[in-house]
Amino acid sequence: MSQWMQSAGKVMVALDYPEADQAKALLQELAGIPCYIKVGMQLFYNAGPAFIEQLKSQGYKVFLDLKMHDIPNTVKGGAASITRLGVDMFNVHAAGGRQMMEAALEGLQQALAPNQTKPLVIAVTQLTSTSEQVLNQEIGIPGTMIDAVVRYAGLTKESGLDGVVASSLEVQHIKQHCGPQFITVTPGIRPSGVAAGDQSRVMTPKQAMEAGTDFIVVGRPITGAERPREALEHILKEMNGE
Ligand SMILES: O=C(O)c1cc(=O)[nH]c(=O)n1[C@@H]1O[C@H](COP(=O)(O)O)[C@@H](O)[C@H]1O
Repeated sequence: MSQWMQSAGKVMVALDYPEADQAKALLQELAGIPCYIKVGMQLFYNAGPAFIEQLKSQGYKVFLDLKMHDIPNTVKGGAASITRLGVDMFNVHAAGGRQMMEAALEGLQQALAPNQTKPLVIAVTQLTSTSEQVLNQEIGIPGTMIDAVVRYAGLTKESGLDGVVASSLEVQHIKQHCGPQFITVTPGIRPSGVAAGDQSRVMTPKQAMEAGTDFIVVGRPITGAERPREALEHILKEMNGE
């Protein structure tokens, strides 16, 4: 596989649109670049399971990002329903605790069809929009962001999940603590010259690759670009050190 194709498989394009037609137009524009596709709450709450089915029938790898955070019984049911959609990855909030994360895995196992590949389940540590100051002063968790993220990552691993969502700034610490196989998915990606917007903990695609992340999540630097395909190609070049 070419280096370019390998890099494309590490990019999760966030389809943060209100309408399925807008998302489909972007997919059309990016056709032939084998990226992972992330569907979040904005699109899913509108376009629903039918849109996920379409993506899967077209052969896309799909991360359904609904960030479940509820009592264990509810998350178990949610995980079962998501598993039946046939997605490749979904997520919960690590702040829900061990029992909740284990319940997500139970729901998954109950719903998994005989020949179905098990979806990866990951947990959000601290949102990449959260700064250390907000963590300490608003949320009231003392200490450094790295300590908080590593603690959530450890709990996620103990609960049997496959990995975490964090910022690329924390990847090396997470891998040290949880091992190299523990997956890191990192949003908060901003190529140089692109506005951070509401993201606090950001890195460029190149920095994220150097930090050793498994997947980068990229939304507005692609969806908000005048020429999205060029923006993605630029990111892939950067990832390959070109
Ligand atoms: O779970 C996520 O995907 C997620 C977690 C997180 O901590 N931060 C974060 O930005 N995300 C998602 O990643 C995407 C980032 O989008 P951009 O900031 O536009 O690149 C959005 O779809 C967010 O919902």
